[in-house]
Amino acid sequence: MIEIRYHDAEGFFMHDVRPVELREAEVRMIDQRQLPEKLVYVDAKDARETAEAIRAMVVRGAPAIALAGAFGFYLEASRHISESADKLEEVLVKAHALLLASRPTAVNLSFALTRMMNTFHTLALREVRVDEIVRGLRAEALALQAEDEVACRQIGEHLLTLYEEGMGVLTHCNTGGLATSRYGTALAGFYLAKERGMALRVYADETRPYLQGSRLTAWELQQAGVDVTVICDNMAAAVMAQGLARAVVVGADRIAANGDTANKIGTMGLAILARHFGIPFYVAAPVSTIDPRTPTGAEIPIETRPEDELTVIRGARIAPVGVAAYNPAFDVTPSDLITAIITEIGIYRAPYAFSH
Ligand SMILES: CSC[C@@H](O)[C@@H](O)C(=O)COP(=O)(O)O
Repeated sequence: MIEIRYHDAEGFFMHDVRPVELREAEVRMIDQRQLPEKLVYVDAKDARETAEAIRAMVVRGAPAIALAGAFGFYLEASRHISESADKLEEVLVKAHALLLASRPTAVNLSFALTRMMNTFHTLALREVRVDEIVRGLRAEALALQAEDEVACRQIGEHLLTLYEEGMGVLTHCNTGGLATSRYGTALAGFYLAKERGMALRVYADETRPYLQGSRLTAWELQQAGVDVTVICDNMAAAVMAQGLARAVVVGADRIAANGDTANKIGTMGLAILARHFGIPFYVAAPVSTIDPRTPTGAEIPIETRPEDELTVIRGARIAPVGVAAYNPAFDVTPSDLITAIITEIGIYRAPYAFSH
């Protein structure tokens, strides 16, 4: 079942990839592990199944993980609708911990779960009935989704002010509709450019080891008719040296108070290259990715993923059995290498100092 549309009623381009949807009794996720070969869905009916889907990369990308987490939290509540508010609280504290532990680096998950927990406490304090609390949690989860969509579009609007007709832009990992509620963050600018008839050339890093660039970004952009060219990660320097890419734009999983930014492994190398070649390096992310409680990048927890994500590709072993492999999922780009941080509320430039 293909649920992706590219044109609205007037025939204008429209981006409509929806990776996470809340249905009546389950959260339905595009199984991103299967793309681009197959577009199939995975359903999770409670917090445990949702946490497992996040951990296993069925759904990935900071804002999409956050939405799945909020939906899983609500589903857990809905399964305890006939319990007391005290019992529900006990259940939700556990669900919160389980979901939060599924992936540690993206702060958006913590942001969304805090919003859900606060909603529970606000309603419980008012002594409203448990079924009303559960309804309130559903509404809050859907509000998070709607807010993310608006934020992504706004990020796209701001990104457009940084691009020129015909420009080549290099991107890393996947920061598109698949990673958010819609449009994406770093990719939103490309979709809006397409919508407005502005030609941009996108260079998509394949993004080893998990290939989010070649599998997901290339798929999304190609489906949408955006001019996209896949390159290996180790071609980025050549693409910049040849003047093919005149800017780099990436997403973020957590931005510390001083602007240091955790994003997909390989991002820092691109920032260093961009500085060398004198081209701008942009980070695009919603405000919910900024974590003022983390002072610098040194305090950002970096997830280490299983070794076989590095040593096995699509079932084929590409390294000797038993060889050691190191697989950190993210790196931290020092803020002084970041030309600008583009959020839904505007563009920030160095020196960065984010506070509550
Ligand atoms: C809008 S997505 C921003 C980031 O989450 C993205 O750049 C990224 O690093 C995703 O990593 P992933 O491991 O695929 O979840």
